[in-house]
Amino acid sequence: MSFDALQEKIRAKKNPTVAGLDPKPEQIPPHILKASYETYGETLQGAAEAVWTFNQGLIDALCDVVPAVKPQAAYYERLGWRGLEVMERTIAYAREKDLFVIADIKRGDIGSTAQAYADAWLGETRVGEASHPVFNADCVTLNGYMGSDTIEPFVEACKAGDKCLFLLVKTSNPGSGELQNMVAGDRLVYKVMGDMTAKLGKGTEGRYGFHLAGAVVGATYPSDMRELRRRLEHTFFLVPGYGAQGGTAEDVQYAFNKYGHGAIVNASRSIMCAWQKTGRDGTDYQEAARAAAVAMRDDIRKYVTIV
Ligand SMILES: O=c1ccn([C@@H]2O[C@H](COP(=O)(O)O)[C@@H](O)[C@H]2O)c(=O)[nH]1
Repeated sequence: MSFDALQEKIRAKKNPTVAGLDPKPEQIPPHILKASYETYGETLQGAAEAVWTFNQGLIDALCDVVPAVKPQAAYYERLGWRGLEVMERTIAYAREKDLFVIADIKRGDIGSTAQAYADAWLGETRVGEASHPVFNADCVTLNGYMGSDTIEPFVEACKAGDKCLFLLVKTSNPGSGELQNMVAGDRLVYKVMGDMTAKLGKGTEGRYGFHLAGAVVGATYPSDMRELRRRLEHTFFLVPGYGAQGGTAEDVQYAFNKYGHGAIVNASRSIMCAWQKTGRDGTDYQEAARAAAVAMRDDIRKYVTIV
């Protein structure tokens, strides 16, 4: 699905936020872990199946509140092939519930390898005479710092499947400025990457005016975000860093255009682990996650009006 489809979902729910699905076993409520370990043992499989149960519960609780989810591949990879299988199931389940799925994979490699990643995450893998969708996400995050040729296979996959992507432009982490805020000729490096993103997407603008290449812009650097919004009129922003990393609703308002369009704000731990803050045993983790997602939506709506 393209950014048009994402923007429609955001408008329908009046909620420009995405719930991150980054589950570590220690963040899963004890009753889920216990049941899974009883069936599969304290094994990678036991942990992976607990993640699957947890994710289904989160998706069920959140699917009428948020327009999108963002599973981060690292949390699935660390459980081996069983974890990746759970990521595949999670993507399919979220799509069945009409959620837009951003696979946070942050890949980037030479063109031939990038093509293989694009087949896996957005397109199809050819086996003999037939082609098979694999992870089948709506959108991926990519690291474009190896150059635009490493992104082009993903751009083609997006065009073929009406999908979209986000390139890391100005990231939310404390060290992001070490490279991204260096001066490169007449521009800062993150602006060079922002301009590259716009060039890769040019000509694919949809009815809301956004092309298929979006930008990751951290909530933790609001003044850089403001400059990027002014510079990249047609670029959709994915904004991580709200909540657990300290970004606020006031900070993220700069990611949106005058119609309140063009950005989606992520929160992972603050929604997923909300049950740990209640002082209860986690059996009501769905209610806790939902309440955190509603609170985030209402917080951002104080600063952003979506037309
Ligand atoms: O600049 C970036 C790019 C990606 N992320 C990812 O977003 C979430 C943030 O999780 P929280 O728990 O809400 O802090 C996580 O998946 C990161 O890998 C980012 O934080 N910053």
